[in-house]
This record gives sequence, structure tokens and C-alpha cells, in this order.
Amino acid sequence: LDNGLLRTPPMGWMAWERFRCDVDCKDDPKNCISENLFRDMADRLAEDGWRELGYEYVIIDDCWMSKQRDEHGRLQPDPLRFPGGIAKLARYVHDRGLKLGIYADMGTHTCMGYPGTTLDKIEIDAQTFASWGVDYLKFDGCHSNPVEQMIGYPRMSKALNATGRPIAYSCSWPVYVGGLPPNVNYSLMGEICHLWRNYYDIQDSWDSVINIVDWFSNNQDALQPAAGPGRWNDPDMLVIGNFGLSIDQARSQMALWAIMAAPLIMSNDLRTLSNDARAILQNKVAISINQDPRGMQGRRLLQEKSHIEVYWRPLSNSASALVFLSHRQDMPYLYHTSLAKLHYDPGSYEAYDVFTGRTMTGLTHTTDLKVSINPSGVVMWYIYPTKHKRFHNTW
Ligand SMILES: OC[C@@H]1[C@H](O)[C@H](O)[C@@H](O)CN1C(=S)Nc1ccc(F)cc1
Repeated sequence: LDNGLLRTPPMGWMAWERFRCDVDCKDDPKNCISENLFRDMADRLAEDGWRELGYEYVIIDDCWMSKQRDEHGRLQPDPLRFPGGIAKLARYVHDRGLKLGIYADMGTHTCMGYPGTTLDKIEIDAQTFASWGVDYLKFDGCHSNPVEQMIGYPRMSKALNATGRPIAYSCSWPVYVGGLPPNVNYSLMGEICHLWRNYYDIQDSWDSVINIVDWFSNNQDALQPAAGPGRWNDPDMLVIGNFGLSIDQARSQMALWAIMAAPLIMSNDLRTLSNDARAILQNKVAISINQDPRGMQGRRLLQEKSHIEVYWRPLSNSASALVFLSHRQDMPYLYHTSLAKLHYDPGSYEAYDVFTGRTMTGLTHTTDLKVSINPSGVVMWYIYPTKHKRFHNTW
């Protein structure tokens, strides 16, 4: 959606994968979906260096609502869990230089059974969110049919615009109609939404992450051209820092989300994050690849019989990113290749290893490259022609 917002993929934090629909604030006050949780996360984003790296959105997901709309027919937060109201929470978030996201559902109910936004409620819900100072809307699609979705998703886009408040618009519509053409028109998606969920929900496991990566790669011819500034495919949240990924697998998700120009929206507990997870999520070069101003989503370049896969993304200033993924090996694999084999033009290059911080100089397109990749791990390089060295930040 070309209205100046999200010219690079959104970055921030979202409650759902880590905190789900925990509404038990009596027995679980630290983890339940409440204003306290979002204030805690806003504090962490503002105090632990996240905001300066670009992580700016604090996004409320399902289960924030009261079970009834108010006497004016407006959505309202659960009064026990959000006693101060959403406008006050938005002020708290804004005071810390951050932005607030919220969740609604095109349909009779949200996926977890809270009040939905039926077609007649779209305008009043958009106005309500704008009046609260909300900056981002995740619009889910449970409990609605394809006709209601076809009417509702464009109508919400118009309604948000009509509020006069710049609100980033995330659409779950493709997920509910199979994620691929002809049921999904990605040109239309790019006109009405800033980002869209294409595929099933992510879970806290490597199986889930690699399943999503495989689906996006197998369908990249339909998906990759749909992405660009203001219009992003959304393979779902970063689950780095939770319970299911090893360090190598966490690096793999960060590297592949950078190649896919995916939103970098974490769902984890920033209050107890390990140093390893923080180092991966705060990796400046991985973030700068993800946020590259050209906004060109990358692709899977090749799959070897050894189950080594190579991903490539073109970047600004004649730079590019390469990711070597060991998909199904069970020991470190020494992969031999050359830039020529990866379709690079003749010339001399330098490569910065994103996770070790080492720079390789004096590479030509024929230099024999030997890359050791751990099982379910990656090696990621930021590559630029030596003659353009002056353009590239020295990290
Ligand atoms: O309730 C909200 C939750 C999260 O917002 C996800 O990101 C959305 O994709 C939808 N969603 C859930 S759990 N959706 C859902 C997923 C599987 C299922 F069997 C029934 C509902």
C-alpha cells in the first residue's frame, strides 16, 4: 500500500506465539494478555537497545477484547486486564518512541471467540483504533467466508485511510484462501495492504520454521514479485528466544527472514531473553540486509543433492546477501562452490560473514569457496564488489 508507511519491512514485538491467549491474570499475572505485559515489553524495547535497531512496533494480538462491544457498538478492551484502556497504553508506548499495534478479525468472532468485525462494523472499528492512537492493525480472517473477505479487506483499507491517521495494515486474507494465485491476487494485496500473512501460523519448532521456508521457496515465483517497498509477504513471527530452536536454527530463521524481506516481528519474552538469542536478533548486518532500501525479496538459488540450499538477495549499492543452509545433514558439511557457480559477474569481491564478523577480501568469481555449514544451520555473507568498498559500512 503506497501511503508512505512500511517502505521497509516492519520490525517489533507481537504477543501471540509466546503468550497466546493466556487470560488468567489471577494465577499468571506476569504472562497474561494485559496492559502490564505490553508496558513491560515497551520498557524492554526502549531500554535494551531494540528501538535504536529499528524494533518499533508493540503489537497486541487476539484476546485483548471484552466479550461485548460497548453501548455505542464499539470494541472495548477487557476492563480487568486493560483497566487504563487502549488510548492510555498507546500514550505509554508513544512516550517511549514506539508504536502500538492492535488485532481485529474480519468475521463474526476472532479466532479465539472474541467480538469480530462484521462488514457493518468496519468503519466504526477503524475510527475507534484511530481515536485510541493505534499505529498498526493486524486484521485476521477467522469466521468469515470468501465473499465477506473480498469485500471486507479492501473496505478496511479505505476505512483506515479515511481516519486520517497513518495506520500500517497487515492482512491475513491470503492465509484463508490458500495463499496462492488464482485464489490470491497479489497485485490487489499490494494495493490495499502493507503486509499480508501467506501461510499457516508459525509454531516454536524447527519443523515449523523449515516448513514455512520450504513453502515460500517452492512458491517463490508467485510470491517474490509481490514484495517491494510498502508491500511485504509475511511468513509470520520470529520465534527466536523461546524454547524450540537451537542457536544454529535461530540463526537460520534470522538469516532466511532477512533474505525474504520478511517482517522482523519477535514473539518472545524480552524480560528473560538469553544473550545468544539477543545477539542474533540484534545482529546489525542481518537487520540492515532485511531493511535494505531496494526492498527486493530474495530467492532460493539452488538445491544440492547434499541438501545444501543457497539463497540470494540483491541489495542496494551493487551488494548482495548469500545464505548457505544445511537442510537435512546430520553433521557439519563442507560445501565447495564459487561465486561464478552462483551466477556472479566476473570481478573481485569482499564478503562479510554475518554471524562470525570476519571479512574475506580478494575474492574473485572463480575463487574456490569452502563453506562449513552446521546441520539445520546457516552461513550468511554480505557481499560487495571490491571497487564499491567505499559504499559499505564497516561493521
Ligand atoms: O487467534 C489469533 C491467532 C493468531 O493471531 C495467528 O497469528 C492468526 O493466524 C490466527 N490465530 C489462530 S490461533 N488461528 C488459528 C489457527 C489454527 C486453528 F486451528 C484455528 C485458529
